[in-house]
Parts: sequence; structure tokens; C-alpha cells
Amino acid sequence: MNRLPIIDISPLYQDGAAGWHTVAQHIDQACREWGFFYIKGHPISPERIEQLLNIAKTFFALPDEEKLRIDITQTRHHRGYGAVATEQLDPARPSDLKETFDMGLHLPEDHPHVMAEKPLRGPNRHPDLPGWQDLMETHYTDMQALAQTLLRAMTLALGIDRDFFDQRFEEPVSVLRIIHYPPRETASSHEQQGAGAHTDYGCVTLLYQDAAGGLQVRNVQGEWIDAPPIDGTFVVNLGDMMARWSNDRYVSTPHRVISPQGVNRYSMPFFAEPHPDTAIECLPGCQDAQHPAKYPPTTCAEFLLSRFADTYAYRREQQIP
Ligand SMILES: O=C(O)CCC(=O)C(=O)O
Ligand SMILES: [Fe+2]
Repeated sequence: MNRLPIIDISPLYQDGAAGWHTVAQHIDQACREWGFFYIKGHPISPERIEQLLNIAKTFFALPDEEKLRIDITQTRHHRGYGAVATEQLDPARPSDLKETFDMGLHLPEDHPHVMAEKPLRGPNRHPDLPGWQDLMETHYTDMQALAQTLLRAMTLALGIDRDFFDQRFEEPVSVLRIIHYPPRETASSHEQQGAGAHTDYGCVTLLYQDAAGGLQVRNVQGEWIDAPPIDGTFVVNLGDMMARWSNDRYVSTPHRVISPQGVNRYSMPFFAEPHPDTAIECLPGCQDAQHPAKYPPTTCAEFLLSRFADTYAYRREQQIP
């Protein structure tokens, strides 16, 4: 158990039920055994990734005061720029050595849900860089579609309605995030954490990582193994909401990022999360007399907000629900 599976998902983009079933089986096995796998054969182009990387480097190289014009801690909607040490993913360790940009589904200030201060709903806050907003909004839409294709394959494996997730991912609270990990200061500070050990909160995460390396995943024996960059792939992993939804048939696996040495690292996770009011309760088919539901029902928003409160001191201090 030292190598994450690599799954070619291109049959999901061709006609043919047989291809769908084969991919669904591979995904199902990877979700049960690892909660982590790579996908190749997806429709996001290398040119898109290169554009994103280039503009991300331009953004993070801006002076702090420029980036802090969209400071994530100054908004209730969890959008914008997070400076180094805003997040502490592992409470037993120092804050993470990384800076971030977060965006979600854009809803304008006068949208009824924003006016009603519904949690996690609001406008995006983009930096003033030529081409940024269009590129990011397009990429957000494309990543949402890719996530839903994977979820549709999972419905086959889980034996639930084909449109089960599609219905629940309308007006989602998915987040596209861009992360810059600055190099660690000394070679000896090997354990310096770019991102402390954690499990993801949501349903499915699709992660692009550049060539620097440093992502590690905990296997079932409790050992940390490398999840090295593989050209043209995304790393896919499940979060706690999917573990609850599937009654732990699918696992949400701890992972971390060791700070790079001598180079900067850039990564772009897309966290696919459903509509905030979605009930997260044991899926049909994931419970029976031998396996009763383990978790009390919750909702997407309730669950995400409780996990945000653990990770972000500023949200606790400002009492952001
Ligand atoms: O940057 C990475 O490779 C992983 C980031 C991560 O695990 C997260 O943001 O949840
Ligand atoms: Fe993560």
C-alpha cells in the first residue's frame, strides 16, 4: 500500500455504459481503500493549467498591501487572500506556512441569499489583474463540472440514482483555492509544515500540484507516503462529509504538505461541496442491519462551518457563523 492508484477517466467522456462501469469500479475501490487517487484523461487542458500557474505567480508576487486589499479575514464570505499563518490545519503544530486565494460561486451583494446573510454565500473578491477574473470564473465552472462527472460515476458504484449528486450540487458552495508555499528556511527544518496533517471537510477535492512535491498521504498502516506530482493528473481525495454520507464506506484520509526546500510550490485544490442546505445523512444502500448509520444527520453548511471554526482563529474571534 505505498502507491496511490492512477485512474484513466477518459471513458466517462465517451459513449458507452461499459466504460462508465469500469471507471466506477476503479473509483469505488480507490475510495474504499485509500480515499485518494490520481485521475488522468480529464478535460482540463495543459494550456489552462499553465495560464493559471503564471497568473498565480504574478498574484502572489504582488506587495502584501496589494494582496491584502482582498483580505479574507475582512469578509464574512470566506473569499479572497489569506496571508501566511491565517490557517492552522493541525492544531498541535504552528500555523501553516502558505498563502492562499479562495473563491466560490459568485452571488452579488443584492442577491436574496446574501442580503439574508446566508452563511458561505456572497460575492467573489478578485485581485485587479488583467485576465484574472475571467480565467478563475471559467476554471471554477469547469472544475465543478469535472467533480460532478466523478460523482456521477460514484452513484453507479454506490447504487443510487444517477442524478442524486447533480440535484444536490445546484448552487454549490464549492471552493477554488490557489496556494503558494514559500520555501522552508533551513534544510534541517524538514518537518516544517506547508499544510499541517488534516482531513478535508467536504465531499471531493480535486488537486492540481506543480512539480515541487511535498504532498504526503497517510496509508492504512499509519505511514506517511509521498503523493508525487504526475504530469497531466489531478489528485482526488474524499473529505469528511463524503465519509459521513457513505457511512465510512469511503474514507477521508489524513494528508499534509511538507514545505518545499529551495523552491516555491504552487497548488490549486478545488473543494466540491453541495448546496448548503443539503442533508448529509447516511446514503441509501450504505446502511443495513449489520452496518447501522454511524453519524447523526447534519447539513452541509452546519458541518462546514463547524470545521472552519476549528481552523481559522479569525472566524472565532470575529464570531463569524
Ligand atoms: O497543496 C496541497 O498539495 C494540498 C493542500 C490541501 O490538502 C488542502 O488545502 O486541503
Ligand atoms: Fe487537504
